[in-house]
Amino acid sequence: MQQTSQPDPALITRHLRAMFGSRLLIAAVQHLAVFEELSNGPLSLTELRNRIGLKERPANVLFPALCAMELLDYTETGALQVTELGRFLTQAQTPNVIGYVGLEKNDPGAIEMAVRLRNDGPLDVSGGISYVKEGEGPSPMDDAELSRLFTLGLAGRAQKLAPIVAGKVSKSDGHLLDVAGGTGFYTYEWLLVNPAATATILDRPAVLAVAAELLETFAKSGRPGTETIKERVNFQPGDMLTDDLPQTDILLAASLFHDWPTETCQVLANRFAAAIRPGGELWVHDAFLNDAMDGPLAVTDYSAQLFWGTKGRCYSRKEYRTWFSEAGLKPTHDNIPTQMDYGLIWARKESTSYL
Ligand SMILES: C[S@@+](CC[C@H](N)C(=O)[O-])C[C@H]1O[C@@H](n2cnc3c(N)ncnc32)[C@H](O)[C@@H]1O
Repeated sequence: MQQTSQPDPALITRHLRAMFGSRLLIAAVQHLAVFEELSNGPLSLTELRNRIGLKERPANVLFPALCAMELLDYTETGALQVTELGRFLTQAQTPNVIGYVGLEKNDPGAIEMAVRLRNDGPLDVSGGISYVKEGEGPSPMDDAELSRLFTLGLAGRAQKLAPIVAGKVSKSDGHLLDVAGGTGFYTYEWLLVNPAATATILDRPAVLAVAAELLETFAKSGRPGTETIKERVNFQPGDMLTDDLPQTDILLAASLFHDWPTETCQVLANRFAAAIRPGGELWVHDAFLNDAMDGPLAVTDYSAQLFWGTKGRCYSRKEYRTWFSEAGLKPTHDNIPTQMDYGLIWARKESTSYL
């Protein structure tokens, strides 16, 4: 199936995710007074965070977004300042568009975004958070109906991206561990182009029930090679944060890290590094912020969407590569674009490593 000649659905998902960027803008102007705080001159990130009362995660969602909108930028010393364009959002400038933005001030999404920015997440988390299972608390991913809804919601995205990813991840006759594999499409497509390889998909049991149904359909699709996939896939229900992970040659983390806070990302990177055999590889498929934390806009919008619905945000390649190095892996410099504003980066576990 040649999918790379089809249009990139980024042109759709950018409009979808822009809604969350708009909420950030309205919240910043009308509820958090970001531009007024900066109207007397640049402030260090820490000072600005303290004045507005933002923790690390919301700050690293909001400020990169306002930079991507060209309303803020960084001084040479790394402080944040209002740009010429951003001055239209300060009272000191006449005319300004504060009142015009203010017409949307009472939009429920913007109000709730301000609440979540101040609180580093929603106030009520009693039902758990979408896409994450952590500890003993409830998780939608362990609820039969919700996990089906969320997993099938991601199915089209995975189906579109998986053949592209499969063509770019290393070829191997060994084993692929697809952690938090969801629908499993990334594994099925990778096995198609690696006919001697085997794979494990690790996820929550309710998610894997949906993945198994999708594999049935995939195996019957009539595409050459699909008939051997079922016998080469192992579904492993578990908790990637606490359970032993099977040893593997290639570990794929697709849309995984972005659901989790920074500290958990380091824990996950350490666990993944330990599961990879010497000479093996860790591949991440995700959407990446610029290393300068100032865009791109499509990803800062996506980061706002993830901030809204998960425990994570988008991270820069630099942040990922720091976790990889900390975990004893050797990050490569490859930046491999796929579609929908995602891309691949990867790191190697050296043969001599004794992790
Ligand atoms: C955003 S989805 C990504 C799914 C798939 N990799 C993709 O790109 O389509 C995140 C997945 O992480 C799984 N997950 C969350 N917490 C987990 C945990 N503690 N252990 C294993 N899987 C977990 C969820 O069930 C969900 O399928």
